[in-house]
Amino acid sequence: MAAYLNRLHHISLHVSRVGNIASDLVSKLKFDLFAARLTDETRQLAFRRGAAVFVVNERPPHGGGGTESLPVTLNGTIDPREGWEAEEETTLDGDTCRRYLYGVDSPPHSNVDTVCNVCFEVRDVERSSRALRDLGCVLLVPPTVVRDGGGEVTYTVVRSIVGNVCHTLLDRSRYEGTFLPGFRDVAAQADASSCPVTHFDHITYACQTKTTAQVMQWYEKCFGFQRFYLHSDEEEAEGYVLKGEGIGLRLTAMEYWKCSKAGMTLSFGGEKEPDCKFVVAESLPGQGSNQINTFLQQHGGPGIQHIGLYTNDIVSTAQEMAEAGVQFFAPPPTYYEEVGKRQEIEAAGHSPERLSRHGILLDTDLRHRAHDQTTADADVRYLLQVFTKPIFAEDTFFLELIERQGASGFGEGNIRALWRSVQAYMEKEREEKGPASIVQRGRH
Ligand SMILES: O=C(O)C(=O)Cc1ccc(O)cc1
Ligand SMILES: [Fe+2]
Repeated sequence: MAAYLNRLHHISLHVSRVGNIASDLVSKLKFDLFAARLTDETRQLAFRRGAAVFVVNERPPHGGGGTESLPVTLNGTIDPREGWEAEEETTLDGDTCRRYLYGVDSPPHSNVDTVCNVCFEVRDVERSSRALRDLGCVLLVPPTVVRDGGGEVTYTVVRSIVGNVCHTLLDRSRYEGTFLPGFRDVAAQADASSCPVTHFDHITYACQTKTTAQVMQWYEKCFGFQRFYLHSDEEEAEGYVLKGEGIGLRLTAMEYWKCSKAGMTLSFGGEKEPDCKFVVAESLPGQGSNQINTFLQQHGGPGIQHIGLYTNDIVSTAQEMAEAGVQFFAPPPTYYEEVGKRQEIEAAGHSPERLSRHGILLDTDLRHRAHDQTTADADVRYLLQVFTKPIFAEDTFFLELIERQGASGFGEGNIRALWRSVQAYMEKEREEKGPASIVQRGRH
């Protein structure tokens, strides 16, 4: 393995206008804006909820600076930090300053809004960068040091094998500021939400058919990722395959090298931070328009299709977000009436009516039922999920809320229900607005 990852640091988005997504993240999705870097050329804003951090980077219109002003509330709260020096950036081999700190100037497929950088903390940036280069990886930014009054951070950016995805690897062990050098603190909002989202649970890539094996090998070789079995029916070579009744999907998952868990960062309320898994999703051959193929087409290639946000209480989170205007997919109403579903939901201590109000799906993990006595309530392990509609103008990236009660993979019932809701949504859009409309439609 080339690079030893300590933890996931943040995920970044590249968008044409930071204002839309910034206000959605704050007012609808209950993230807090906590750091910002505003220059003549670009705007970078950092938002967090628990350990989940998003950085939104604004793409300047064809090389010029942005003209649109930020929502006033964001502008007004940036703390000027008396005496805080401006950032200073030097690459270890003497390169120039770049527009986006900790990212790349023009990620491939840069004409659509996209989520394209998963940034990790590593122990040794130079060594990791050298080892990745020796493996033939494309380094988009050589090891670079950024300093301000809070100390210094070294980073490098490597291109992933998946579409437009990049990984920034950084070492912030010599930095004492809130976020990263170059970012200023933004004062906390008084009416901060108590939304119980705690961390990123998983990141799902949409990939081309028959490319999963290559993707898995790349992550294993470069970062020591290991296979994670999503389901008891999963075959090693095949992954978790769902087919029939209109679905044709292959899912394969991985997680970072186990030793990273023994380590270093205890930043999650003093406890070891839970891992974020990576899921590779591809369409089975011969499929028509579906969730994966639509992503590939509208995104302009493979990339991050969705991110699962972990919450301790999905019902209250979905309720708060729905009230704030987040649109969730709802399964067909018959879902909650299917044979055994009501009993399954009630056995897990939930109310079918409350779950159906927000389109929350529940899947029980039957694997452990018969023999596992290790949990207090040994026989019910389940997970709850709900999916937002796409958050950009295209039918590409969406978010998911997930609450796990002992179940670590994904449930077939939930995936099928999601697939059917998305299929119905895409068909309805096509009927209402004609085939070209999905691409041209404005944001929600
Ligand atoms: O179920 C989940 O949350 C997953 O992440 C699996 C998945 C991946 C891709 C899809 O298009 C649908 C489901
Ligand atoms: Fe997911």
